[in-house]
Amino acid sequence: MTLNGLYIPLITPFAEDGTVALAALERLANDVLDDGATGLVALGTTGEPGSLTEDERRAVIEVAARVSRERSAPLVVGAATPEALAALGEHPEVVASLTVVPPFVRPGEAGVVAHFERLAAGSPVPLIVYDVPYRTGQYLSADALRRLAALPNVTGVKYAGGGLNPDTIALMADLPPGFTVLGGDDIYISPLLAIGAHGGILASAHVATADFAALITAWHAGDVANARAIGHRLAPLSASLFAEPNPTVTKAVLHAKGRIPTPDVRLPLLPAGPESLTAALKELG
Ligand SMILES: O=C(O)C1=N[C@H](C(=O)O)C[C@H](O)C1
Repeated sequence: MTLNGLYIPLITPFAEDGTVALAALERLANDVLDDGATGLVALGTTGEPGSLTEDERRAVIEVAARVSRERSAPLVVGAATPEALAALGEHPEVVASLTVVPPFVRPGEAGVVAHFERLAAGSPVPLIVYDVPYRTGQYLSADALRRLAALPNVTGVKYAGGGLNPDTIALMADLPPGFTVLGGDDIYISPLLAIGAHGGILASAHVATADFAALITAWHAGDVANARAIGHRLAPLSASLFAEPNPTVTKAVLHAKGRIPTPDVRLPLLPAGPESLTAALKELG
């Protein structure tokens, strides 16, 4: 299975009373698919999964699964424990899990591979390794990513290494067959696509969805001049949306555009400041 294209890691909108605004979530999911997204991601970092109750997480997955079913769009769900992975078997719309490298523990690359081997063996869906060292504290070399790619039931990586480095180049130069690379560092998505990524899981693409979809299409079609131009235009937008912790600015923009009922985030996140909102709206044009 190769997951090409643009995946939107859905924010979790909150209502004035602090509850999850499920109707707004459903609208947003449909809107991004209307605007050219390939598929949806529920409970990515952007969805603030650690700040939701178990019931809320279940409700979010149900909304995303319903929209995916109705729109025949692939759904990826954040899940990092055997129990959370097992529950995904209830939803035929789920094509893969987004499974983060164990954070904070820093088990070393061999520990990460053993961890994924165990999770993948018991999972009803294939795993996408969520490689985000600046959040987890655990770096993965190209060699470690190749060992992960060789595991049964591991289908790809959401690559968010904080930029492109020699390991990125080495991995992309010799990708294991059938292993999907989805960019997860919004600012670097264009160069990653240029060297062969299959697509992206991009919080920035809640806004300017059609432009991010066009960026991926242009790189895949080999339309270099167009792809470069779109990429250079979108990078400052992404930078402005990540000027404060994700997804605070994106939520502020979506609220300012009337797409979600509040810009609220839950602690430990604090709402984005007005300057960040103004700057992002300016980039959006
Ligand atoms: O939720 C996600 O998936 C994403 N999270 C990243 C992060 O917050 O570090 C950013 C990326 O756009 C998608």
